[in-house]
Amino acid sequence: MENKRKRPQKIVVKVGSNMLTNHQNRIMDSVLQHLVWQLVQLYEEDIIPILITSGSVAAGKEAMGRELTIKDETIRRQIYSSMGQPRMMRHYYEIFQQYGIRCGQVLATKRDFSPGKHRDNMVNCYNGLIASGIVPIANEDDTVSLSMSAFSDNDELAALVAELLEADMLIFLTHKDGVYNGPPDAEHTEVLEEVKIDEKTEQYIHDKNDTKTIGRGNMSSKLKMAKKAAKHNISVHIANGTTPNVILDIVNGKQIGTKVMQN
Ligand SMILES: Nc1ncnc2c1ncn2[C@@H]1O[C@H](COP(=O)(O)OP(=O)(O)O)[C@@H](O)[C@H]1O
Ligand SMILES: N[C@@H](CCC(=O)OP(=O)(O)O)C(=O)O
Repeated sequence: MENKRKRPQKIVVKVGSNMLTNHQNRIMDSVLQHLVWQLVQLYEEDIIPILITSGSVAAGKEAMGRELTIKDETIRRQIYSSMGQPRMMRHYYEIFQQYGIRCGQVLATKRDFSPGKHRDNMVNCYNGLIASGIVPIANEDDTVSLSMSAFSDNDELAALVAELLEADMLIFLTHKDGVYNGPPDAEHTEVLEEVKIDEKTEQYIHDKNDTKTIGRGNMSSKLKMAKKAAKHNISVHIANGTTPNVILDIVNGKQIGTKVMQN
């Protein structure tokens, strides 16, 4: 049965800040190492991986510690992401380099996805990188995005990139095992294997009680964007990015996490 599945050709993988950081909000190199190793396995099998990564604000906070005296929250985020983005890229660049594979950075604001020349320009950039064998690594350009040009979060960016590039698969990796049918840490709640795009999922989501808020998105936005992408015939999955081999297992058709699908 599994052998008859068409293997995806182009996969967008989105990783959230919470799976990249530990309880002290420090970026975990071991998580990045395993993530990149899996992307390299795909690459070696002629599957094109595109990585959407959060973590710049967390990496900037890690570097600045308590030193930052500026009080304005928006400017603080700009400073953190400005410092943290190159730190994240240095990690990724060095890990990909260990395998002799090149990666390149694509920072975007929502304006880059507006129909017309902005969108065409973005498509050209991704296609140029892919044609040159360079793995695209994207994040929002948090240093310059304003409310009207900002994505709701990187879950939205990931869905837009998957649609833009007509990806076959979109995998949201987070620090929970998938979408639970109640508060994820409560007793007796379980991961839903499937969620249909017309299913009312608000009942399951308990974002308000969540105390770990290093990122910007949450499960509501992840599900909203997952459903949006699934409508475009993209195979969409939400799973735990710290589970060993999670990306490869999903690609190989193993039941893991939550699959978001058309009705
Ligand atoms: N029903 C649910 N199933 C899974 N996660 C849920 C649910 N309700 C709320 N959540 C919360 O959604 C969050 C999803 O992670 P999120 O903050 O989006 O992380 P990131 O975008 O950094 O991966 C988790 O912290 C989890 O506690
Ligand atoms: N662009 C920001 C992350 C924004 C965001 O959506 O965060 P997350 O919910 O962790 O995916 C950063 O790099 O820190």
